[in-house]
Amino acid sequence: MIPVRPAKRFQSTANVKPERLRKGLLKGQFLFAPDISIPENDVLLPATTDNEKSLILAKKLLNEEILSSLRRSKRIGITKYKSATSFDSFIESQCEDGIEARDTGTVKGRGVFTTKKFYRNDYIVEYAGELLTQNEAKHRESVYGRNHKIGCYMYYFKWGEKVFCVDATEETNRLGRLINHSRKNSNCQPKVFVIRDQPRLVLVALRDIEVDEELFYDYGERRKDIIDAFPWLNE
Ligand SMILES: C[S@@+](CC[C@H](N)C(=O)[O-])C[C@H]1O[C@@H](n2cnc3c(N)ncnc32)[C@H](O)[C@@H]1O
Repeated sequence: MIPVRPAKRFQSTANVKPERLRKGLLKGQFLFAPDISIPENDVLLPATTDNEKSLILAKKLLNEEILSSLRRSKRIGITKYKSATSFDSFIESQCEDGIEARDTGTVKGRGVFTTKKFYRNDYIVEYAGELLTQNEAKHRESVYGRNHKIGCYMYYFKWGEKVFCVDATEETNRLGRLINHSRKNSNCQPKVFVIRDQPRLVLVALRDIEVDEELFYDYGERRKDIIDAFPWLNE
């Protein structure tokens, strides 16, 4: 793995209308909530990966009180994929075979690239971090929001009737947290698997992926004001 550096933080918030932002925050869609359709029998998953910009925006627009009220590699085929238990060993062994972090040399900072071929519906990597309840995540947000040096790796998702968050903010050697966004050219997507009654987020190949491709998934942000402020979300 080569040395890599983190992405630059979000910049402009000028085009974001306060009312839209406030509404979005209070609805609980703090940021980048992927609108990913879930095949029947999958556990679920509209989720969030990155709330960094929202924190910046929120700091401008909301006071702390409001803010606080509110962050292998063996190929396995489709048949195996249909059984969630087939991913359990990958998840539990923290399998990250066939991928590595690289500096993209762009504003995106680090990204994750394949070093082997993946097939459609393959397990790629877990979006690993600390599982938080919504309230715990909100508290975490307010703490992180006070430090602009902290990047944003909070991934919100709905499981059953509740919202959870995987907080991957801490710099670890896990790679799921470094996968960048693409709406139009995503080649993987997050899904929830349950192990011992705990939801785990896994990135699964949307199509066959060749060696040396960068991995992308759709962060799912669709709010116009946010996309206007961060146009790369539309790419
Ligand atoms: C979950 S992190 C991904 C890893 C990150 N690139 C890094 O170096 O740590 C999400 C951040 O990466 C950057 N990013 C992700 N996808 C991007 C894209 N398509 N264009 C520009 N920046 C992107 C943004 O700064 C975003 O806040």
